[in-house]
Amino acid sequence: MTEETLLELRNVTAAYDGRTVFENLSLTVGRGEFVLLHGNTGCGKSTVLRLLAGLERPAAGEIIVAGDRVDRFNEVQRRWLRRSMGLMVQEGLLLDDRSIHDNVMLPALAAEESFGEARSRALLALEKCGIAELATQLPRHLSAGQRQLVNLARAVVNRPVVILADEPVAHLDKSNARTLLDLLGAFVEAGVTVVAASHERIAPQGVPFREIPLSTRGGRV
Ligand SMILES: Nc1ncnc2c1ncn2[C@@H]1O[C@H](COP(=O)(O)OP(=O)(O)OP(=O)(O)O)[C@@H](O)[C@H]1O
Repeated sequence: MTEETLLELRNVTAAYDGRTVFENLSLTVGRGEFVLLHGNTGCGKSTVLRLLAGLERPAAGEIIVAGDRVDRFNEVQRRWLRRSMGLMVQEGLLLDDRSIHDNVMLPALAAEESFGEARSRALLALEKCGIAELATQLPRHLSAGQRQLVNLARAVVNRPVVILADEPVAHLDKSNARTLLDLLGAFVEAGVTVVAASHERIAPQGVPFREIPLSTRGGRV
């Protein structure tokens, strides 16, 4: 790979309660790359994203982010790591009694930004995701596609270096899926690294991307 490696799994085994999900998986993601992880349900795509975000520790192997062995990070370092990454989770939970603007502000407030800074960052994130007009709405008034755009706005509010998107287009119709993928592509063009996991093969248009097929056998990708 010619570009600088930003994210790496080296001979990683992942397991929950002693049950192995995958073994000996190695993969690299270059800075500014758009990578699509795909594979059957249960093969461990979300687990890869959670390992990269420091939300899980591997049973064996190394997780390296920007040259650091993050699998060895302590809790304070992990918190810092999570703030440098925008995580778009499946069924991203929005607080139902708070406006969209408030929901998008939350990760900025959690990152100890001032109220004013969190407020303006949230507005900017909503604008970047093309949904500024939804700011005052409540989550229950949104369509599935709009909710995913809000999840993306929430993932980018802290200006992450990396976006980890878990099933970003699941349950979306073609047009909404295209909008979401185009936005992820725009973040890549702005220099952000994107790793998206999907059980179906999805293809962004107009930006280079790389597919990484995952299987429980692991191996080098
Ligand atoms: N917190 C957990 N505790 C125990 N088992 C888990 C946990 N999270 C995931 N698993 C199991 O680990 C395996 C891999 O899960 P993971 O969610 O990473 O797969 P996936 O490929 O993302 O699946 P999907 O496409 O359904 O999202 C599955 O068998 C799942 O049941």
